[in-house]
Amino acid sequence: MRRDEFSRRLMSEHVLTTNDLIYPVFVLDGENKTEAVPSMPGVQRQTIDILLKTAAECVKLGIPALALFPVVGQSFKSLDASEAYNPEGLVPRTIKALKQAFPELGIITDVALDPYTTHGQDGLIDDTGYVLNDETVAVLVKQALCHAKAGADIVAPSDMMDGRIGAIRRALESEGLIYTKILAYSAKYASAYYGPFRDAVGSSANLGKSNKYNYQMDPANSDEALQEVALDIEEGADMVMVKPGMPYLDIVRRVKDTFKVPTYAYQVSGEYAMLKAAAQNGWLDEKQCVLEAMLGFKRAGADGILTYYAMDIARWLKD
Ligand SMILES: NCC(=O)CCC(=O)O
Ligand SMILES: [Mg+2]
Repeated sequence: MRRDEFSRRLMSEHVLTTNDLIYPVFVLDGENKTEAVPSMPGVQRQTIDILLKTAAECVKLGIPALALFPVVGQSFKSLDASEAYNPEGLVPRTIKALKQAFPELGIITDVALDPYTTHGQDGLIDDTGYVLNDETVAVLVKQALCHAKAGADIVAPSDMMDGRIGAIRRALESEGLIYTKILAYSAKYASAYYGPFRDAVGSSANLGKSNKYNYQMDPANSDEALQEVALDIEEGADMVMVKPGMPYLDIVRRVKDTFKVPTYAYQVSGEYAMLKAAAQNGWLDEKQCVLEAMLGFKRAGADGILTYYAMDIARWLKD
């Protein structure tokens, strides 16, 4: 069966299409400015006007959705993260500009406080630095409402607090925001593969030597991921996510087999950086390896993949 191309094609089980891609982007305040992210070659922080050009290209390529991540200036960070729900903030302005120009392009926003806290944690903290669950959830609800009111199609809580999906769902319902979808970062592991992302959004310096072990998941755990996903579905998530991607494909498979709900995986910044570095050194064939990694996600059961390679992949698939 493997001898001929036609029979290889006949027995091929999985196929990657542009419909599977979500493109994460870093948004910068200001005008006509881009900044390279040194640990993520090829990735740029972009001001809204430049991002509109990128979005136009994504629409042309057929990419279904963008995920927005703001780069927030130091002067907008605080202990109470109040900039997270400022209706005039960078994220609501970006959502409005994108939805106005490209109503058909899905816009996903990150719901978490790390871009807005002076300490770089995803939530509000007590005197010992411990993240306070319920106090944080109250702020996340305001942030999610702010994004939904600005026109976000999907709000994506990535903070890992308990009970935030239910609280956000109830708040959306009571405000009449009945079409806003929730993509829950349900099984988000406390991973070192997020390093380059923290450079990109400028939170690594604020985070310093502290970590997120007391709310993100232990990489040693697998059953716990099912419990987290079950809770989020019960609370009203429309879509669930496993993050990071490639080291956690077993989790993607278990989640998909168990719950059979729309399941996404995030090929995170560290995975991108590894592939990019090897490609730049001539050690790996970039296109072949990236496409192979994507098929791995599909084989594991992912319905879609968040990847910094989304535009490259969409172009490769067109060729
Ligand atoms: N909420 C987004 C992240 O925490 C990190 C993603 C990445 O490392 O690419
Ligand atoms: Mg949870």
